[in-house]
Amino acid sequence: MRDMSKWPIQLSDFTESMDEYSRELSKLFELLMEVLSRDLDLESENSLNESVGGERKGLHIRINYYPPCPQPDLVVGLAPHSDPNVLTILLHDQTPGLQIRKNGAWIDVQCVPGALVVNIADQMEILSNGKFKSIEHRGVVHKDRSRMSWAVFCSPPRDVLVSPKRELIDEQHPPLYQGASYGEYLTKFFKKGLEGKGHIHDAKQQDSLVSNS
Ligand SMILES: O=C(O)CCC(=O)C(=O)O
Ligand SMILES: [Fe+2]
Repeated sequence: MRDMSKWPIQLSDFTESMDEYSRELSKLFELLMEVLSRDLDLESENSLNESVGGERKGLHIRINYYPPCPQPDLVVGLAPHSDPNVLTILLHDQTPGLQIRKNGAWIDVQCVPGALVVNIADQMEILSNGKFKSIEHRGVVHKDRSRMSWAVFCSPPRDVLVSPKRELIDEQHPPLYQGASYGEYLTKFFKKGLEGKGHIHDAKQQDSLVSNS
């Protein structure tokens, strides 16, 4: 689902570029989902694509602009969070600012010209029953340079129920997450706002929290 009808006709070059970019990212997303399906040993390589609505999947872009700030330590650029969707494909300029949290420490994501950054997001953690973990990340500001990032969120449609893939569940591997429609998950996400990995934590089955919190 790439609804180009909402884009401005006055900025036709921009709209055309976005149309082409989103078409290419849609293909890349499908390919990544095939690779991840194989990695999970799912029966079909279309398995994950089917779980997120196939052709009905959504691509939404957020363009972030971080102005320079002389006292970057006193400012929150974008608060720590994991993304609520399935995968996020991100392009950023040459000013550092994206950080991921690994073992409690914040690590800079390198700016490699022409490279895309792919983040695992919450619905992928749920579908894979925790085998892939969504990544907590934040945006920090730079003391004398501005920064831009273009984040494309690949998502199921709101009516699609997302729960751990049945093939990954057996007696040794009970479902760790409750199923919910993506719409329900998103409503809770926006109600509470950005809060680290709090949302995916709330989606965990209560009895799995003792061993998997
Ligand atoms: O600016 C960045 O690199 C991160 C953007 C981001 O995490 C988001 O828009 O959700
Ligand atoms: Fe994000």
